[in-house]
Amino acid sequence: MTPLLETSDLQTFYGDFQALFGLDFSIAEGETVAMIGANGAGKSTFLRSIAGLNTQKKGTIRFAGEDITRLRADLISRRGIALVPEGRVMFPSLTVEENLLMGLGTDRAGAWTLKKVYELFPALTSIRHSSSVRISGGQQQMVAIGRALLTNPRLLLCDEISLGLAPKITNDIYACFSEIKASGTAIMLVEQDIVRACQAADRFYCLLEGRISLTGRPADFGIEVISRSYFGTGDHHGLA
Ligand SMILES: Nc1ncnc2c1ncn2[C@@H]1O[C@H](COP(=O)(O)OP(=O)(O)OP(=O)(O)O)[C@@H](O)[C@H]1O
Repeated sequence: MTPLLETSDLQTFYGDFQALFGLDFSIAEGETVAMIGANGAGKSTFLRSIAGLNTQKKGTIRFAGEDITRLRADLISRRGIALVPEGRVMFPSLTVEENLLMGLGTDRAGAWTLKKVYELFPALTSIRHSSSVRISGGQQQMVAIGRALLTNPRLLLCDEISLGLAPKITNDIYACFSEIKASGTAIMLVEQDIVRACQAADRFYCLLEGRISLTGRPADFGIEVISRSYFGTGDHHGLA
């Protein structure tokens, strides 16, 4: 199957500092893939590189057959890649609904409408006119996901959804991924929480100091082997 997104030998830099070293990654249409790794492993850098926000890079990024390595971030968004950034990032002077409507900036048609987002996250309905900074962290995360969905992405990039949220709230938010997946959207989950990521994903990549240390299907390895790879204390299996 042709991948929806594929990176070949992706290297990303911050000035002289190299953060990513030759990453080969792929995700198919409708697939859910997790990128797990400890603090500083390079997960956010990887997402930002795909979204066109990190421009100091080498290698190739292809999306739906097109080389998007050098494409501007706004054009990448128009192609159908949406980023839910780490820390949620609200427009503080806007209400919940106005924040959601910012997602309508692209003119991509698709299944996701404001009504559908409220159906996915009913908790947002009663606070739609509230200030987006007066709501809980979990509600802000729902707004951030909903805003990204309103661009009708083919690929949704989620950066550490669970960060700073109580487990119960995180469970509620993770529950939405089956519905998003059912809509046909491919999902890439960046996570520090190995168990949660492996439960949600069809496949995973483990990132260690800017390199892929393990990849495959969670069930083929088990949490113990994946954890060793995550912390850099195990053999490197499953690499292409
Ligand atoms: N703007 C920047 N300038 C210089 N170095 C950076 C910058 N952003 C990230 N880095 C470095 O790049 C490496 C990867 O960082 P990145 O934020 O991608 O990791 P991460 O896996 O997402 O970590 P976290 O879970 O803490 O967000 C780290 O060594 C980090 O210090």
